[in-house]
Amino acid sequence: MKVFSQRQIKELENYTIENEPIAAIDLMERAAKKVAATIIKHYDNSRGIIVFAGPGNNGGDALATARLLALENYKVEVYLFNPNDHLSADCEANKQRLDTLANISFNEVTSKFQPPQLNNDDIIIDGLFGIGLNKPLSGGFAALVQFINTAAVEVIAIDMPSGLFCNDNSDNDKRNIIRATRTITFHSPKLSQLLVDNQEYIGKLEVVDIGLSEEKSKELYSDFEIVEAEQVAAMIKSRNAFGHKGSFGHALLIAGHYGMAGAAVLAAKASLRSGLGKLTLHTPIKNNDILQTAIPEAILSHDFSETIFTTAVSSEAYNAICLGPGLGKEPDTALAVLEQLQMSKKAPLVVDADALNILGEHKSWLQELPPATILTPHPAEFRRIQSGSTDAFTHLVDAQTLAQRLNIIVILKGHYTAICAPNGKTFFNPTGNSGMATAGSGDVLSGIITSLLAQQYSPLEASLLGVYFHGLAGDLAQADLEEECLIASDIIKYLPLAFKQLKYFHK
Ligand SMILES: NC(=O)C1=CN([C@@H]2O[C@H](COP(=O)(O)OP(=O)(O)OC[C@H]3O[C@@H](n4cnc5c(N)ncnc54)[C@H](O)[C@@H]3O)[C@@H](O)[C@H]2O)[C@@H](O)CC1
Ligand SMILES: Nc1ncnc2c1ncn2[C@@H]1O[C@H](COP(=O)(O)OP(=O)(O)O)[C@@H](O)[C@H]1O
Ligand SMILES: [K+]
Repeated sequence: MKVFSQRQIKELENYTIENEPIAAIDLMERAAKKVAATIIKHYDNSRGIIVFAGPGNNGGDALATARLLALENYKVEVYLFNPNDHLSADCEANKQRLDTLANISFNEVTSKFQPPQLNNDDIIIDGLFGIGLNKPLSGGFAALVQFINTAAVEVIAIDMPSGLFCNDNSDNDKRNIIRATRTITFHSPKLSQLLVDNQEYIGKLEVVDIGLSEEKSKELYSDFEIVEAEQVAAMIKSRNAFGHKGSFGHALLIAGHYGMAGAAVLAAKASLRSGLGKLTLHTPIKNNDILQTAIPEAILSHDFSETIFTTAVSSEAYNAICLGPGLGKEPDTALAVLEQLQMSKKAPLVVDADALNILGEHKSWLQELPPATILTPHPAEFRRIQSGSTDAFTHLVDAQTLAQRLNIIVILKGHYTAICAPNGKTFFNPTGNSGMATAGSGDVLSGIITSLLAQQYSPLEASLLGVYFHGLAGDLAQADLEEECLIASDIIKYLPLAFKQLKYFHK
C-alpha cells in the first residue's frame, strides 16, 4: 500500500471527482458517513458530541458528521470557526444542511469564543484542519487546541489531528497539535501517522475507505510503501526436494562476547529456523560449552581470545555473514570489526548491535561497508552512527540519505520498521507488537535476515521478508501468550507458524 503525500491525495481526490464521476459534496458525504459509522460503532448515543469544525473541507466533513450523528439521535453541539468570514464551498454547503435540523445546537465563531462546559463522558470531534494545514497553528486556533487538549474527554480527529502535518513535523510547535484518542483517516495512512513521535497526537488510528480511484492509486508513484502480506508471500522461494544442506546456504555469525552468549544463541537459532542449510558461529573460546549445549546444530569457530572477538574470519566459505549481536566494544573488537568489513566483500553482510555501536565511534569506517550491506539499527544505534537528532522524521530522512550515499540498506527498527533501500524507496513493515520490545528481539531479526541472504534472497528481499516474518512470528506469539509475557525466544518458537502462514498465503 502506497503512502501518499498531501499533494497526491488531492490529486487522487480530484481524479475521483472527475472520473467516477462524483460531486465533491457527495464524496464528502461518503467520507462523513464512514466517520459517523466509526463513531457509532465505538460510542452509543448517550454520549454528548461536541464538534469543532474549521473553515476548510475538514470542517465540512465535521459538519456532515454532526448532521449524520444528530439523525441517529446523538445530542450534538457544533462550533464552526470562521475567523476570516470564508468557508470552503463544501463546508458552506454542509453548514446550510445543518440549518434544517432542530436537535443540533449550532454556533459560528467569528471572533470571541466562549468554551462550552464539558461532561466527562462527552466526545469531542476534531474537524478543525486535516491534510490542508499549511503552517503550524498559532493565535486563536492554537488557544483552541490547547483548550481541547486540557479537557478530560475523548477526542476523535477526522483525517488528521489538527495541527499535525502529513510529513515533516520536526519544526512544528507540538503544544498546538490536537492530542486525539482516535484518528479516523481517509484512504491510507499518512507518513506522519506511521512515526513514533506522533502517536501521542494520533491515538488509535483507523483507516477508512472512501472509494478514491484505485486506478489512479496504482498510477501514482510514491517513495513510501507499507509492505503487504501478498507482496512478501510472492517472494518466498520453493525448496528443492533434492536439495542438501549445501543448497540452502552456509552462514557465518560473529557474535557473543563472554557474558553475552545469549545474543549468539538467539541469532543462531533464528537463522536455523528460517531455512538455513549450515551455520558457523565464530565466538570467544569461553563461550564454547554454553553454545555447544544451547545450539548443537551450529559449528563453532573459536576466536583466539577467551572472552572477546579479536580476529576477523575469511569470508570465502560463506554465503552470508552477520556481524554484531552481543559483540562488545573493546578496542581489539573494534579493530577486528574493521578488518571483518574489509574482508567481507564477497558475501552479503548484516551489521547489527555492537558492530553498529563501533561504527558510531568510528564514523569514517562506514565507508568500508560493502555495497548492499544491511544495517539493522534501533533508534539509539542509529543516532550513534548517523543522526544526532531525536526526531523520527529526521531519522527517516537521514536513514534514506545514508542508504543512498553508501548504496546499502538501512533497517530502522521500531513499530512500523522502515526499510530504506539504496534507490530512495522506503518500505514500512506492518507486523509486530510491543511484546517484541524485549531484550534479544533484534538478535532474532539479524539471524532471520542472515539466513535468507545465505539462501540467495537478494538483500532487499531478505530485508522485507525477514522483517515481516519477525513481526508476524511476534504477532502469532502475542496472540497466544499476551504481549507482557513474550520473550525473544518465543519469536523463534513461532517462526514455523509464521512461515506456514505466508507460504500458504495464496493457497
Ligand atoms: N482528500 C480527500 O480524499 C478528501 C478530503 N476530505 C477532507 O478535506 C480535508 C482537506 O481539506 P482542505 O484542503 O480544505 O484543508 P483543511 O480543511 O485541512 O484546511 C484548509 C483550510 O485551513 C486553512 N489553514 C491551513 N493551515 C492553517 C493554519 N495553520 N492556520 C489557520 N488556517 C489554516 C487553509 O487556508 C484552508 O482554508 C481532508 O483532511 C479531509 O478531512 C473529505 O472531505 C473527502 C475526501
Ligand atoms: N512496539 C513494537 N512494535 C513492533 N515491533 C517492535 C516493537 N518494539 C520492538 N519491536 C521489534 O523488536 C526488535 C527489537 O530490536 P532491538 O531493539 O535491536 O532489540 P535487542 O537489541 O534487545 O535485540 C526490532 O526488530 C523491533 O522492530
Ligand atoms: K482534524
